[in-house]
Amino acid sequence: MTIGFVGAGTMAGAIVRGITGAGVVPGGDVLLYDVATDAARRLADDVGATVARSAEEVVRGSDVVVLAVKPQVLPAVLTDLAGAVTERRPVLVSIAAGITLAALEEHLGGADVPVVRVMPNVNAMIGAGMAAVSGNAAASAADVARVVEMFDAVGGTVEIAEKDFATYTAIAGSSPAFVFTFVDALARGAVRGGMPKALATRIAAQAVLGSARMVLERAEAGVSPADLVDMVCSPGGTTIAGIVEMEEAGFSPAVVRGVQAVIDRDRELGG
Ligand SMILES: NC(=O)C1=CN([C@@H]2O[C@H](COP(=O)(O)OP(=O)(O)OC[C@H]3O[C@@H](n4cnc5c(N)ncnc54)[C@H](OP(=O)(O)O)[C@@H]3O)[C@@H](O)[C@H]2O)C=CC1
Ligand SMILES: O=C(O)[C@@H]1CCC=N1
Repeated sequence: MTIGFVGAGTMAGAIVRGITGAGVVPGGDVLLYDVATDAARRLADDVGATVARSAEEVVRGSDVVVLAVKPQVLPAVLTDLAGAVTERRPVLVSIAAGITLAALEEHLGGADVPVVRVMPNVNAMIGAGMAAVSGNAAASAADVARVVEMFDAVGGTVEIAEKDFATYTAIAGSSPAFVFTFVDALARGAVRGGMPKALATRIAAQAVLGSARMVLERAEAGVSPADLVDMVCSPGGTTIAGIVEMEEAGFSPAVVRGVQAVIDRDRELGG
């Protein structure tokens, strides 16, 4: 199986390194094209992949083609590739925010080809990603399974209804940036308290990692995140003082509004 990438930036780099590192395909079976030729060359050299001269060459030489360009350029890229896609019929994978399966099919001129929409996240870079997957009517169970195998190699996957993609993007595609912001804010608080930033960042990140594991592991016993908050808040103690201050500043509503803003922007990008 040859896997091609159109766009060789942040996400393509994470996926290519993950799938070659996990042995889904050897680097020699990966074909890359990017208008930024240096980006494609660096990534190809890292994993032993081949740089194609055009996106069309990627399509003609690949069984699976991952479209890893920004949503704003994807429609034009697809329109240019429609002829080659119709002839070669690879499994097309789009990781672009906002662009629906129906829009992808339309940009391909209505071609009846297998298309799988995926929303990965940046944590794929360290094999800890979380990707949503949804196939169009032309994608067989085997096509979708192939794509799931690729993204499982860089973390986990979940098959969801396409209508939930915008929401998923908020809580798993974009949310790493929210969490990074939270860790940075915790560390700034520690700096204010007199601790060096690098040490504080390491401590805060470890606390977030452990807390995420608590949520996942205790959920199996029916314990919710709110129950866990109560577990930490000693009556008259330090944590409840911090929680009250943060909620007065609008912490939870700010997060809910952030999630809604992602959902709205995702729908805007989809036109
Ligand atoms: N970053 C993230 O955390 C996530 C991103 N995504 C999605 O992944 C996609 C890629 O994002 P990301 O990797 O961050 O973006 P990057 O900008 O890092 O990578 C995109 C690459 O595509 C290149 N490019 C632009 N136009 C073309 C073209 N016509 N043909 C080939 N290559 C082209 C860009 O070059 P140049 O810079 O010169 O324009 C760039 O090198 C987006 O659609 C985004 O929605 C999904 C989930 C998470
Ligand atoms: O910010 C973005 O649009 C992309 C999609 C999800 C994460 N990054």
